[in-house]
Amino acid sequence: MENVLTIAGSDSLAGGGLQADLKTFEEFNVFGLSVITSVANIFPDDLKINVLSPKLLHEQLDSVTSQVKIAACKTGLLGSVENIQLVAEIINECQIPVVVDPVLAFKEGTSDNDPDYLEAMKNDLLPLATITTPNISEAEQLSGISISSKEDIQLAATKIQQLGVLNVLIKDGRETGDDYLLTGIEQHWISSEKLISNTTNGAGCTLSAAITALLSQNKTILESVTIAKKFVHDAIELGVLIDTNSGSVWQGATRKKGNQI
Ligand SMILES: Nc1ncnc2c1ncn2[C@@H]1O[C@H](COP(=O)(O)OP(=O)(O)O)[C@@H](O)[C@H]1O
Ligand SMILES: Cc1ncc(COP(=O)(O)O)c(C=O)c1O
Repeated sequence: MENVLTIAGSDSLAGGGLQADLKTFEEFNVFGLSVITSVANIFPDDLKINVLSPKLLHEQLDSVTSQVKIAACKTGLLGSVENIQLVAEIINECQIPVVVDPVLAFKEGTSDNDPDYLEAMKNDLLPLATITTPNISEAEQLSGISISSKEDIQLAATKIQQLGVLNVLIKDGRETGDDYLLTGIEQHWISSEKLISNTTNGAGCTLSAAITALLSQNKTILESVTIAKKFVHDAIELGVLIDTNSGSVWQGATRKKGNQI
């Protein structure tokens, strides 16, 4: 069984964050490990993020990488420029697939990104990624392009690719059902029916975690994204409501529906 690592923040509501990643890894029959970067606490009208120190982050990374052979890894919320740089340093030493979910824009509210954080994400981490998975707002920030059409999405993906990451997945499923994948020079629209649903917290984390698990099992980028998208679709469909307006995806949905992964 492959060992797969998430380096991400904690979401105590377990919609997104490393809790979503670990639940996803379990469904894909890989052994999930986690390194925690921050603690996010979500309230109906507020989002509080407490970032762990680089020292604590380093200790966890050291513990994992010195003892376990990791087959693939994903990054989520990293929380500070120092944490991005430290993660980049460690990842640079490992020759494994790396999925970077940039986590610059939350559905639950904005995490106030300072420009240095964005620059570190662009310059230090993205060039080391096998694939990155921005949502529309994150794609706008990374590419500098304001997106209002499918052509804008394609252009933004090319700009992000120019930062040094070969494979770019821009998620537009919330609006259209369709995500755009640029792999080298090939492009694909990965489509699914758009769900009218409030149970979408954690959809992005779950998608990138599923891609990570599949890459660890030697699936191609296109196969991984296609399978992961179906998995997330099920997870939104059978998600759990927290209140009348919002809720979380449920990673057990594909299993419950009896669908094949
Ligand atoms: N309402 C929806 N119907 C169908 N798919 C969706 C819906 N909302 C999100 N998705 C899909 O879930 C995945 C995560 O997208 P999204 O929720 O936009 O990311 P993020 O959590 O990073 O903001 C993507 O594959 C996207 O297409
Ligand atoms: C720690 C953490 N990371 C990432 C996310 C992003 O979640 P999503 O998959 O909805 O984009 C969240 C959202 O709750 C979070 O708390």
